[in-house]
Amino acid sequence: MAASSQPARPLRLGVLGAARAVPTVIVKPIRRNPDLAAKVEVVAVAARSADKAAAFAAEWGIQKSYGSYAELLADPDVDLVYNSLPNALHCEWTVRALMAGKHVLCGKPLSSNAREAVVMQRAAEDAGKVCLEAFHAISHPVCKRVRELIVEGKIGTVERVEVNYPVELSQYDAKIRSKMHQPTPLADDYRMHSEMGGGVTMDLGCYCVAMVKAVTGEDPQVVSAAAQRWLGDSEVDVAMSCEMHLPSGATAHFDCSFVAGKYAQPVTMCIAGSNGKLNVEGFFSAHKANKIRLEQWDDVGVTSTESVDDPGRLNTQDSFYYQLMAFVDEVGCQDRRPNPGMPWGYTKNKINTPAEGVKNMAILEDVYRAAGMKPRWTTNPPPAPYDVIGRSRL
Ligand SMILES: NC(=O)C1=CN([C@@H]2O[C@H](COP(=O)(O)OP(=O)(O)OC[C@H]3O[C@@H](n4cnc5c(N)ncnc54)[C@H](OP(=O)(O)O)[C@@H]3O)[C@@H](O)[C@H]2O)C=CC1
Ligand SMILES: O=C1OC[C@@H](O)[C@H](O)[C@H]1O
Repeated sequence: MAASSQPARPLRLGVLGAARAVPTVIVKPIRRNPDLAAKVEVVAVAARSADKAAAFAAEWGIQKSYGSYAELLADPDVDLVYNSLPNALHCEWTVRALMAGKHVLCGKPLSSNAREAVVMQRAAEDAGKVCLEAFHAISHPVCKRVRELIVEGKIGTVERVEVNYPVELSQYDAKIRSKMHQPTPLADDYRMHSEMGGGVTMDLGCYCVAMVKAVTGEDPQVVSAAAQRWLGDSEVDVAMSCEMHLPSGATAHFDCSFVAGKYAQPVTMCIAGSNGKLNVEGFFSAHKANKIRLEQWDDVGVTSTESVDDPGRLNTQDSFYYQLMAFVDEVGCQDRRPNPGMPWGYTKNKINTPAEGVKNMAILEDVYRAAGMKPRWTTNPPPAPYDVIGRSRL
């Protein structure tokens, strides 16, 4: 009999951190989509305080809560982990989770720096477990469609990619995050602390790099960058502007900001080619509205627009839904393999694997260096043997 493509029961997911993003990234997509709920359920949450974890579990209907991350990892009834901790804790707790035999979906960016990403890749391979970087936006069909149009040659040869991700961080709690939390004062947000892996390049620039890679299929090289630093921590960038070069000869640019002001616009992406141009709107809320505008500069000149995946009021399949679907499907593929461990490859995910994460982190390091800043350093090394690379300590 052919092996079923569905797991017998839903995979059981535990969340590290009662973080503001968890309802949006994990709980609601599962609750709103029965096809996803048939594959994965949230069974546990861990926070540094048992009271906070219990309150979070009660509010979101999660069975178990733990007052430490280690306790959740020791739970044999947890198959998968979502790491929603600050960037500086991604490496340590993702490695610990992999060592505990869990598959991990890790918040983006994958780590504080490329060296950490290397050991995360190694830990995933040693454990024979999936480890994915949670770039939700590039999981959505809108991103895949843009790539398809480029591959089909609709704009000719890609010459220039521009991404703009401007937000006003001080308004996030009111606008975006879970209503259960008190607004976090800006200075308390981990994003504003360099030792926590903070900075806008880490938080939003990483998406811009991932988007450039996803639509072009190329690895950008940093040419120059300019940062606006935060007065409260001079190693935290609140705005970054970066010029890049692609191996094909095309160029790319991104701007990202935490201080875009009250009228911050949604993310935009523009790809210009030898024979046309693509303008993409709605990358980050594509289920509500998305628009790909294609201009072709042939003899006649054609302009067309399309929306992908039926955006609208009743569409519950947002980028977080697609991200989780890809994660559990990948876990299903790995678990069905007769010999997990080296050598193995990702079958469903090609763009948010640890190998890509290593490259992503190297690019982010280069952005900081080009802007005259320090790449994020390791403050929380993972346990042995993953605390060293070769002969040097992380
Ligand atoms: N905010 C958003 O809209 C989105 C965020 N994300 C991703 O989700 C992740 C979390 O972001 P967000 O929810 O906004 O962040 P939060 O600040 O709300 O959550 C971070 C969590 O980290 C834990 N933590 C452990 N140690 C520390 C420490 N020293 N300082 C601060 N926090 C600590 C806290 O857990 P504890 O509960 O144990 O106290 C807290 O819940 C990031 O990877 C982000 O990229 C993804 C998509 C959307
Ligand atoms: O998707 C996101 O939106 C807002 C950011 O600050 C957050 O970290 C990110 O992952």
